[in-house]
Amino acid sequence: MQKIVVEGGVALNGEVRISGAKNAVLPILFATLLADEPVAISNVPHLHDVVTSAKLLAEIGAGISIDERYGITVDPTTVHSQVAPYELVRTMRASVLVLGPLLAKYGHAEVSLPGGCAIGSRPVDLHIKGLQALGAQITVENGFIKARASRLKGARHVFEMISVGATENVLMAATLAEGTTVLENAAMEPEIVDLAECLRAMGAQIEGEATGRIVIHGVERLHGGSHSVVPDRIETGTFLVAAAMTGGRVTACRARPDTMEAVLDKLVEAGAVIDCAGDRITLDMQGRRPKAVDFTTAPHPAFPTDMQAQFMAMNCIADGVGVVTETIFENRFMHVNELLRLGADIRVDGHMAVVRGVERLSGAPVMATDLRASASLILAGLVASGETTIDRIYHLDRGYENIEEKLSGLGAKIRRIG
Ligand SMILES: CC(=O)N[C@H]1[C@@H](OP(=O)(O)OP(=O)(O)OC[C@H]2O[C@@H](n3ccc(=O)[nH]c3=O)[C@H](O)[C@@H]2O)O[C@H](CO)[C@@H](O)[C@@H]1O
Ligand SMILES: C=C(OP(=O)(O)O)C(=O)O
Repeated sequence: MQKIVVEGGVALNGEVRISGAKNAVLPILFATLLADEPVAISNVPHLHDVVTSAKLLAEIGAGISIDERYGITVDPTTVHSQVAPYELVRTMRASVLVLGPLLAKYGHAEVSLPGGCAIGSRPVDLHIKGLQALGAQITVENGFIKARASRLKGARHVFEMISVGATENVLMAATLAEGTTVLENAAMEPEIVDLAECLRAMGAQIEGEATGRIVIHGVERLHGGSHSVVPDRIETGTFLVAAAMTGGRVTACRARPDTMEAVLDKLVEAGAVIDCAGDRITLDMQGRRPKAVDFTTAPHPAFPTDMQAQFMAMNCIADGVGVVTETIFENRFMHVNELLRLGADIRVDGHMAVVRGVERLSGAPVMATDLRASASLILAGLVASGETTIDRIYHLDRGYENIEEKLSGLGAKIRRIG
């Protein structure tokens, strides 16, 4: 099994090009199923989850073509199955996002229940309730969500709590419903906005996607189109934290500063000098040690759960004590035990972790437990003395494109072995 070896102690310096966002491209790939002509997606990151999505689309009959720049064109006209099997859904939770598009387009769909994962239980009841509000008949049996509707009907639906995935599934389904749908208490993550932009390029009529109240006027059909995926705010944040932790100066190019204000504010609070110019974000730590920051994860525009582990790593070597509160997932502190192995001082109490910054971490073998936990261990390795070897890095390949090449380009001593 492959591992990543990091040798700590180098201040990162230089420019890094940000890839398209994993959490935007996956729903967008499934949204192409709604069209009745091919849809071309560009700025697609090379990620394991993208490969899994393409496999799922191919499995149900969609045509997939990939150009030399990794742009993906999906031809949905050849789809012949409306069943998403367990083997594919199991490896990638985002597969549940085929439910809304298949149901809206074909009037029926069967999608395996995704189940939980390392970071929490991750139910789909809000997806189901939202689709039921549009008139779908849904049963859950033999581990599958089975949905039917002759044609979905627009309705007003209030989500009980904010859910990114449920908002995406119901938004996609509503584009082909009869009449108008109003989604209240909807998620407003930049990835939702990007999905709405792609759907509009296919002819959907959507308003308010950045406001928490989305209005969708259903249309008879969606046509082909093209869309470029929004830059990955979590990848951007991860590189900026790497610069902050190592006391370096890094420019993230082809980024979207307007999608990550809460993260940039916390980096400034940690003592970074940040300059945003167009699609470039430069973080200059001027050799300083970061100051510890308190933060609470919550839906956008608040601090994102997908940056919690990376900021926890920063607090581990920061000056002072930082209190981290995780409100989205009940088990997203799995990196704590591994950070402790590197010499961190962290005390977990329920949803809170109190991190007391130490002067130095020391390298050790550690194990990645999930995607962002893997990133936090690399970050910790960048500032630990000696070598840190990170095992189970397949999690990392789900969500970061060429992370070791990109970090090496900034001067980090990092390599993949095995
Ligand atoms: C609001 C939020 O930050 N969502 C994050 C969540 O999206 P993802 O779409 O995976 O999860 P949701 O946004 O749906 O989950 C938000 C919360 O709602 C609960 N829930 C969700 C669906 C449902 O049917 N029933 C239910 O109870 C979840 O358990 C969770 O506590 O994980 C992604 C991957 O880390 C992140 O990119 C998203 O930013
Ligand atoms: C946990 C994540 O993704 P997923 O929802 O695909 O597991 C993530 O992007 O941090």
